[in-house]
Amino acid sequence: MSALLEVSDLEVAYGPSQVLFGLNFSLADGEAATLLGRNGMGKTTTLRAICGLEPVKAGRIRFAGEDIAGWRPDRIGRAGIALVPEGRQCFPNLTVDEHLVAFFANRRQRSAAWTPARVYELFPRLLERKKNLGNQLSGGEQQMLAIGRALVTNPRLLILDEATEGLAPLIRDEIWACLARLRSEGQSVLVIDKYVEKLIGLADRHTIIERGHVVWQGSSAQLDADHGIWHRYLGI
Ligand SMILES: Nc1ncnc2c1ncn2[C@@H]1O[C@H](COP(=O)(O)OP(=O)(O)OP(=O)(O)O)[C@@H](O)[C@H]1O
Repeated sequence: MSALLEVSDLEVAYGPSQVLFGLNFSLADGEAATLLGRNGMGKTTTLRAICGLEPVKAGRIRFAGEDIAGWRPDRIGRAGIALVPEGRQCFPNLTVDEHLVAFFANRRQRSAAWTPARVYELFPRLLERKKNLGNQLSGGEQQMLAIGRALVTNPRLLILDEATEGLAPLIRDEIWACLARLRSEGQSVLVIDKYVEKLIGLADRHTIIERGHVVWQGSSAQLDADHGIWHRYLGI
């Protein structure tokens, strides 16, 4: 499998405060990968830099053969990266259906493209809430909408930042089931989440970040076999 995303020597700073110090990791086409680490270690910053939401101080981000560091977020979106952001960020004054219709695009002419109708089939609760505004949805429904909104852009890479955060266990399971299905359909995914056991079942490869440095990389089998790593780097 060829690399779909390749992050090399990535450095990002907020003003004088540098938070990423030369990160290296990659993700193959069709692969599911995670970024792990304790709070404040630089995971969200990494995702935001990939999506063009934070400027890159140094290093390279290659996506589908192009250097995308420095591109604007909308261009990166059109190139095929979709972010499900921390906190969902649904529009309070758009209905569920308006979100999905507004974001729908099938730029790569996929035969089995994600359409609003397919999102409603994936998340029947959203169909029930079709006419509700973003601010009239529960946290779980907002999360489903944030995922649906990303899917209808038909991304080559779907990125999820803490998609199960703050959700009730049953809703969380629904999100995990959705990710497992996407995975089985060959969708490339990059995920940040706290539930390491779930991520081991879902993803192929993991990168652990500590204070802006990669401190461990390996497969699900390797991570599963060494709980010392969980303890040392994740505080579990
Ligand atoms: N907009 C910002 N301005 C200044 N510092 C920031 C900003 N956003 C994040 N930081 C700092 O950058 C560091 C990395 O934060 P980041 O959100 O990337 O970590 P994280 O690993 O995703 O943690 P969390 O799980 O808490 O989101 C932290 O020290 C944080 O305080």
